Amino acid sequence: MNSLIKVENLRAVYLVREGTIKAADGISFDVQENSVTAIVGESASGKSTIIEAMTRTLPPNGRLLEGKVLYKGKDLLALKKEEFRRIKWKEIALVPQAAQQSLNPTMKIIDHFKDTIEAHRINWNHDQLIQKASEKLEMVRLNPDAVLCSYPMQLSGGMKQRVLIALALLLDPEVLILDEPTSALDVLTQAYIVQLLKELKKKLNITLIFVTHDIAIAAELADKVAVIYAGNIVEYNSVFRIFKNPLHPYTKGLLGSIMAINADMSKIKPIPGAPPSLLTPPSGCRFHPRCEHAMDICKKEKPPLITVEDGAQVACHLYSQGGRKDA
Ligand SMILES: Nc1ncnc2c1ncn2[C@@H]1O[C@H](COP(=O)(O)OP(=O)(O)OP(=O)(O)O)[C@@H](O)[C@H]1O
Repeated sequence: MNSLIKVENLRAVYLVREGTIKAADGISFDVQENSVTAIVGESASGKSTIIEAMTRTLPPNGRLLEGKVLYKGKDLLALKKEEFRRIKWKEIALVPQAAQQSLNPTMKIIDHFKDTIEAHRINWNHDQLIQKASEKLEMVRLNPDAVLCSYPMQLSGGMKQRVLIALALLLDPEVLILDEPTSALDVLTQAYIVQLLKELKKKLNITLIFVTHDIAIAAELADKVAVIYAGNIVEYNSVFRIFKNPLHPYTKGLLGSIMAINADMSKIKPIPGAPPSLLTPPSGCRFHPRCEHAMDICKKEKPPLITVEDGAQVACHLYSQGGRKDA
C-alpha cells in the first residue's frame, strides 16, 4: 500500500489571554491508501486540533506554526486558497465535530445538498442533484424520499449524522475525515454508525481518518491507531499490535481503562494524576509526571517518535535509550 497522506511535524497553537496553548506539538504520521486511521486520546489532548490544522479549519485564534500535509505529493498547507478549495470536498471531505449543529434548522435536507454543490461550483441540474443525493443517502441506509424533504429537527441524532456522512460523500472523495463521528449518540446508534463506516470503506475503497476518545471504537474500525497525549503522538501502531502488545506506558493505561467497561471492576487501573495544562505543559516527555517508569531523561528531553519493530512507532525513552521495554 502507498502512503496517500504524509503529515510532517505539524505544530498548532491557540492564542488566549493567558498565553499560548500548545495543542499539536510536532505531529507526524503517514496514512496509507484505502486504510482506516484512528486518532485516539483523552478529551482535550489535541485530536481535533490535528484535524483542523490538516484541513485548514483552525478557529480564528488558532495558529499553524509549522508542518506539512503532503497529499499526492502536494503540501495542502502551502496551496493557494483556490487550489485547496478544489481538493477539499472533491478529494478530501470532512465531517467536523458536532457537525449536526451545523445543519441549518430552516433548510430541508435537499437544500443542504444543493448548498454543497453550489459552494463547490458543480453544475448539476435538479434531477442530477436528486439522483446523486439519493444514491449517497441510500449508501448510509436512509430513505431519500423521506429524508430529502425533511428538516433537520425531524431527524434523530443518528439520522443527522448519516446525512452529514452522505453530504461528505456527495462528490466521491478519496479521503473522508470524521471528527468524533459517534459522540453524542447512544451506544446502539454508535455501533450502527461504526458498522456503516465499515461497509462504506469496503464498498467505496475510501481512505478514512477518524478521531475518537473511545479506543474500543478504534479497535472496531481502524487499521492503524495514533495515540495522542497532551498534543503529541506517543504511539502509532497497527490496531492489532496496539491491543496485543502496546508499547507506550500511556497506551497501556488507556487499555487498562477500557477493561473496566467490559470486565471485572476490580481490574480497573486508572492512570494516576491528570492530563497537563497545554498552556504550561511539562518539560521533556509530557507524560512523565504520570508515568511510573519515568527516568531522569524523561523530564529533560522530549522523546522522538521512533520506529521500533514491524513499522510500529513510539515516542518513549524506554525505547530510544535502551531502557526497560517491558514497562
Ligand atoms: N479555539 C480554542 N481556543 C483556545 N483553546 C482551544 C481552542 N480549541 C481547543 N483549545 C484547547 O486546545 C487543547 C486541545 O483541544 P482539542 O479540541 O484539539 O482536543 P480534543 O482531543 O479534540 O478534545 P475533545 O475530545 O474534548 O474534543 C485543549 O486544551 C483545548 O481546551
